[in-house]
Amino acid sequence: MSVLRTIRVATRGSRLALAQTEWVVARLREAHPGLDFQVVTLRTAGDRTQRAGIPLSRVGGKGLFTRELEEALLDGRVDLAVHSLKDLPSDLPSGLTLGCVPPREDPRDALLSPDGRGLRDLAPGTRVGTSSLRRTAQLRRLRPDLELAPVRGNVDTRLRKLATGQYGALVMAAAGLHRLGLRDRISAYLAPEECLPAAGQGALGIEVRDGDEAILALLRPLHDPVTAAAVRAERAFLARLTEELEGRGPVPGDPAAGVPGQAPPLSGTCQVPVAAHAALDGDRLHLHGLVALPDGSRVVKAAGDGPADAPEQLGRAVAETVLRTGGRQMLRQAHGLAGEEGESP
Ligand SMILES: NCc1[nH]cc(CCC(=O)O)c1CC(=O)O
Repeated sequence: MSVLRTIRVATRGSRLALAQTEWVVARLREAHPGLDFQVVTLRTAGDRTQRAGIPLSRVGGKGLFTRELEEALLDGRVDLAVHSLKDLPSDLPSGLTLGCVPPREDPRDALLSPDGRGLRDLAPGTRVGTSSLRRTAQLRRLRPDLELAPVRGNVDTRLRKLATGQYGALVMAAAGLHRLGLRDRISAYLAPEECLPAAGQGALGIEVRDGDEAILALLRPLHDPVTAAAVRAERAFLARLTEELEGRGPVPGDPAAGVPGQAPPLSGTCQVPVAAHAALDGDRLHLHGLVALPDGSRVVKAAGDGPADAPEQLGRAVAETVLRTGGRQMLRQAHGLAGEEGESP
């Protein structure tokens, strides 16, 4: 690369987002010692509502943590945006693309409890803080005797709420804790069979302008094809379910289908627990997918495997199985419930 200019990298301002972005920028500086990288911190709608204390599961709307970064990309104010991949909706705005997917951190959810207990050892009635319907729905089935309560705020805020006894335990993404050097706070890891992670959990997504070849070339050394194959399958699963939720039919082979900004306000998977996790075994990709009702009263799971070089096909096939075996009906039901509760943004 001989572009002698400053590359601007957009991020949210949370401690985790900054740590993730610093990691990316350090790799970029290593790979391109002659270039200048500048971190640009932007505030997203998700950061504003966190302050207002609205439970995340009630905020709704896609791209809560990503839209302002995408606008900066489209305006040319920044050249790339670093996201937690799971916060990035499966249908990106036109003009933007996923430029690279770096190696994944631990995709599992983690349990934190002051005395180091695992999920099975928590006392009945323990108040467990989780920030997602996906975790709540799955934990309800494993331990119906626990009190599951929403918890808001960044990682430090949540840890303080645990330390002060507002919660008896927390469940959050292991990846965030690992990246913040807080690995020692984790009491137990939840196996994907117990609590299937969110699509893309533990992975970063670096979003760029479609066709910005200079930037795409810069990112190539950071790309991890194994992670990319797994998260493409997970996101294709999510994309197919999102289409269903939005009343769109399947769009074969086009995971980027969708019209940004035109989704009905109750759509999106914020209100519907959806989980997906894929892993590579040799040259085969294995995918597990799940849809649940928010109260955990029903869960539909499916699994499949396919060639690693066709992840979208696998994701859509597993989604079709979920839809066919009860998932379609559940999405409609959960969608209706969200509407009754007035969960629109
Ligand atoms: N906005 C929630 C969010 N987005 C990314 C992470 C952690 C990192 C990851 O899952 O990759 C978290 C916190 C959590 O789920 O506990």
